[in-house]
Amino acid sequence: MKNYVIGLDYGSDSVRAVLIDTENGQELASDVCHYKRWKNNEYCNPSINQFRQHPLDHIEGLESTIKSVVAQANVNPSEIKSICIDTTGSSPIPVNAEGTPLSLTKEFEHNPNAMMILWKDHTAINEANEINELAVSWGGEDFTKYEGGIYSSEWFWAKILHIIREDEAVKNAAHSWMEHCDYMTFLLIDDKDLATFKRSRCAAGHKAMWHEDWNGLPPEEFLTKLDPYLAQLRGKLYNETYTSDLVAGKLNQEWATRLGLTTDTIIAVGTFDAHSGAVGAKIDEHALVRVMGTSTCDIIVASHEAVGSKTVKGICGQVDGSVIPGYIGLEAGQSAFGDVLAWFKDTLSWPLDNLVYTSDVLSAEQKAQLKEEVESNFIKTLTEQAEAIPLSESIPTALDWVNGRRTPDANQGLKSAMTNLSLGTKAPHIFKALINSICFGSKKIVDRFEEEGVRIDSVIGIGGVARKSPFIMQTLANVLNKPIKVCASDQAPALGAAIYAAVAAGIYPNVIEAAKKMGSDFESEYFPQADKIEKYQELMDSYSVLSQFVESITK
Ligand SMILES: Nc1ncnc2c1ncn2[C@@H]1O[C@H](COP(=O)(O)OP(=O)(O)O)[C@@H](O)[C@H]1O
Ligand SMILES: O=C(CO)[C@@H](O)[C@@H](O)COP(=O)(O)O
Repeated sequence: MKNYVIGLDYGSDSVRAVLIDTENGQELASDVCHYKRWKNNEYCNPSINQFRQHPLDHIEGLESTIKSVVAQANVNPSEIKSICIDTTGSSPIPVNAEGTPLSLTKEFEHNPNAMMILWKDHTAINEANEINELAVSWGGEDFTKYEGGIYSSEWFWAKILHIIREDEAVKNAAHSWMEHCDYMTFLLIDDKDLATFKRSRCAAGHKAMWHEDWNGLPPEEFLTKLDPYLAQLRGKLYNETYTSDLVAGKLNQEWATRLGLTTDTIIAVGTFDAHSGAVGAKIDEHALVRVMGTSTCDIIVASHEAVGSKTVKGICGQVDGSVIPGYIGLEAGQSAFGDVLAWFKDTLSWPLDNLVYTSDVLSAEQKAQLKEEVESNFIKTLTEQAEAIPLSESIPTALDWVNGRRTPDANQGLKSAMTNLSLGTKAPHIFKALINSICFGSKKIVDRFEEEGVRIDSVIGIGGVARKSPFIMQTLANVLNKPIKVCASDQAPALGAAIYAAVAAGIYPNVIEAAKKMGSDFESEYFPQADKIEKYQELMDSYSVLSQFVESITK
């Protein structure tokens, strides 16, 4: 009898499932599903940084990817021992007393406020500021202290506060709120009691100010000063939280039937993508795992002895067990990484979208062909031409803050800027400047960890950009002046989720042992190029000057 597990990873644009052999971590099958409504830009308004996702996108993706991997691998359903789900976060969803998202009910089916508020939605900037002001002025404990000392508009309480102020109907109908990783887990399990449901430690600790020091979530006394609704909500949330090596429940009959699995399948407690990604990449003490995709998440694990009572300023948090149970997981990151380049590509695509693809000169078939060719060569050609520009040539200085700054020192109100443009500046120069900016933003994070006494001996890259762009990885190695190993797995977060699933099913005694056997190897390593380090340091100095200036003029 074989033991297989499934890891399900919800990213910003798509969900991926992997079916893994627990004996050696071999991937027997994988599948991806892009969110249909999201792809059509439904329920979003980028001009005000509103990014909402309909839970139907997630449910359809769950069903199609899991069914696909089970069919591809052609294994006996009883051999699929467990499933673990990771998602983005903080991505909260308002739910009714049954734990059903409001947007799955008729009244709210098209209301973006009743949907999942994606991590990169920054509509709650004012509410985050309010939380920060109260945290230091209310006369009690500063509950932001284990979340870097600054609460972000990307996180749980700020988002809820924003929605309930904006939408009375959602406020009245929402019995509770769930992180995306918790909701997807709750959907699958048999025990439907929201009050006892095992919520994710990772989500609660990094995004909802949950901490053992104050026995759970911030107290009602604090929350009521923000809004009495939050104090009431607290009573319907949770006190205890659970790490992802633990069992949340067993697969319920409805989903066992829909997926073709058995009700003996164990469902592990949910987690965030970056944290499971670090496990998939076999994170170790003093290693920094960077998940480089749309955004970045930078994950470190440290022992309790190493961290002691230290709180690291300006990061996204330090939480006991958020990556490996028994260790403190530290998280930082950039709100936009690949997204900076995606923004530039979109901007450059304006004449194509508005003049070329709409023109009558080309037939529908020619347009489709052209579109396909442009899509597959766009970033590739820009990258080749940017790489060919010598470092001695003048290029712009850019900031990576097109979606604000997540860390160090969250400030989602910051915007990007660019200097040093001339008539000689062409698209590849700007592209190179943007690549520099995302690498300089990364260096600021590494510097902050080191300034705060967190040792980083090695860097591991995972995610789309790490595997697809050798130029970005080489630039990053030069900027950080550290070697960077790239994880071989295409699906490190899903693999990490599969590792948690294997521990929850009792196949391995703990996450470290399971990761040793099942974790990904490395496929390449980038080393700093000695002749380029100094020049990148000079460019980094210009980045620092520009960032200080922009920050000083941002209200
Ligand atoms: N060759 C490339 N060079 C630079 N950026 C890329 C390249 N390919 C993809 N990207 C960027 O990677 C991001 C997607 O990363 P990925 O890890 O696949 O997804 P996600 O962040 O949703 O998990 C997008 O922002 C895209 O612009
Ligand atoms: O912030 C977190 C985790 O804390 C991520 O979920 C968020 O950056 C989303 O990452 P991806 O876009 O899926 O790479």
